Amino acid sequence: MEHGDRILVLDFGSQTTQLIARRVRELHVYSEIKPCTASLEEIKAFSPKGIILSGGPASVYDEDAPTVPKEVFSLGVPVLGICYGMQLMTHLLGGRVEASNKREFGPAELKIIDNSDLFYGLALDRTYRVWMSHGDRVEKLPQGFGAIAESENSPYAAIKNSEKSLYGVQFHPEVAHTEIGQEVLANFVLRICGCKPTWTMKSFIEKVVEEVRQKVGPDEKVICALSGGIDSTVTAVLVHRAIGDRLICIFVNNGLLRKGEVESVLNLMGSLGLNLHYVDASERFLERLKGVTDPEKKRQIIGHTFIEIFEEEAKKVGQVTYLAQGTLYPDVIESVSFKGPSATIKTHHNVGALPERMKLKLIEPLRELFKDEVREIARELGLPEDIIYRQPFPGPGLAIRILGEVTKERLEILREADAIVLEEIKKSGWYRKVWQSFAVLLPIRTVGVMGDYRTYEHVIAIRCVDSVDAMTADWTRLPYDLLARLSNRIINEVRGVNRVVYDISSKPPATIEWE
Ligand SMILES: Nc1ncnc2c1ncn2[C@@H]1O[C@H](COP(=O)(O)OP(=O)(O)OP(=O)(O)O)[C@@H](O)[C@H]1O
Ligand SMILES: O=c1[nH]c(=O)c2[nH+]cn([C@@H]3O[C@H](COP(=O)(O)O)[C@@H](O)[C@H]3O)c2[nH]1
Ligand SMILES: NC(=O)CC[C@H](N)C(=O)O
Ligand SMILES: [Mg+2]
Repeated sequence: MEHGDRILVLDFGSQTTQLIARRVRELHVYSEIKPCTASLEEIKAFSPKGIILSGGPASVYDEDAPTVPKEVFSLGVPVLGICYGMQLMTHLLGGRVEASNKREFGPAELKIIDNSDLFYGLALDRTYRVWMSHGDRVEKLPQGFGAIAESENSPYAAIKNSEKSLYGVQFHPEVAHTEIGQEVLANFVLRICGCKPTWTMKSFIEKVVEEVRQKVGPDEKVICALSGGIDSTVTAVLVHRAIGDRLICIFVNNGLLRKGEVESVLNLMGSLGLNLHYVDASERFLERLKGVTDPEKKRQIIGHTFIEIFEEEAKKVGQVTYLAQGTLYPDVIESVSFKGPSATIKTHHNVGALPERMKLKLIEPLRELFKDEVREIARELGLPEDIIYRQPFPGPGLAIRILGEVTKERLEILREADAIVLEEIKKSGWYRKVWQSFAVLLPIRTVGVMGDYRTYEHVIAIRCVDSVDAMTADWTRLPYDLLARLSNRIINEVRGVNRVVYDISSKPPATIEWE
């Protein structure tokens, strides 16, 4: 299928690589990230109209500093190096990069010297605030290069070789703190690379549907694990558009869902016309979780049981070749980065373990996207608001919000408390403003006094956070009145709870979930 103009981002492990691709897509030009270890063939096969080299933690003069084939600079497509990317371009093309004692972290004032292309439309008689994060700097330019901007500590804050269309910026145009960031990227992508801004969510949907149609043979079936969350639902709807009822969705009741969730998911999915298999495996999950208190153990048990069920269901379906998954970009960041996976903080229950054992091929149409982009697709697909604005809910469900052993009694307490939190958060208009809002049941009891009696009962913690991608988060400053109402209702209405606390930890150092 014909694809529009696209930009390739090569990743050197920067914290903000993901944002580069995203900002380019905001310019309506499709963009993907590949690790810097991608081969020249792979790079060419992508047929980019421009290449962006990301920043990264290494120094180009380090022994095994990540690099790219030098041919990248002579493919005849413009290249923009950002921070490490610019340093690497300098280094590979014969310039010099050194550790500097004038390091720049945070804001810096950029003075533009040449506004003919990369800085087109920007003024020469003032400075712009840009965001820097570097300890090395370019000391000598490669041949054919000139400076096009400077900052106090970087005489070569931006450079170019216009003959070869090679550009470098020491600052980070992709971050929001760089006031001219989007202008610089637009100049590179639209003006210098000449990309036509034709990419939209609508064209993305068409492309995915077409690709799935081509990929899946006329007699082949696809299964999709469907949670009712936005990621798997959008995936299912896209695949369903392509192959209709040859897509079989499997929704598992693991006994760890929220109050009324089974009914509401079945209703919603029914309205979408999906071919849905509902599996009630709650007893099996709860049986296996008996006596288990270790968070990682819980996750493993749940993950394995999910796999087992999908295997059983796939067998029933018969000839299945593909598994469709709602993997998003933040889910793959670790494996995309050239450095390989980082430390395991917690094992997100992972249906990704499925294909290896079941020998299924994967369909992951959303793997380059962020949650808010997926919400835009959902809107474009005309999905109900209940799905579009649904807060994320983890696969292991309430099990990782019950600290200590998961029992039916404790599930019941948490379900009731959680339902009150959701109801009040929705009523007060906060549901869509926050990333997640939920209740956690703590493994302790505290003393209270209710109607002159001593009580010794459970504690509920309320967790409510703001985030854009769940990588970092801050606790939401909910109004005191709302917190008061939550506390009051939970203590009065949920049997067995006599105390409510509000979690005021950010991520990092805490995480969003408690286990
Ligand atoms: N109860 C379930 N039944 C079937 N599949 C599930 C269930 N819970 C989770 N999954 C699978 O695990 C994947 C990961 O769950 P995750 O919660 O990250 O994504 P999601 O539910 O699609 O979206 P959201 O992040 O909005 O909740 C889901 O996309 C789905 O494929
Ligand atoms: O599908 C999932 N399976 C999991 O095992 C899992 N653990 C955490 N989460 C969700 O991921 C985001 C980040 O959570 P943490 O800050 O607790 O790691 C938050 O949005 C969490 O709700 C999960 N989602
Ligand atoms: N953010 C970056 O790309 C940093 C590049 C390099 N490590 C430096 O310190 O200058
Ligand atoms: Mg979910």
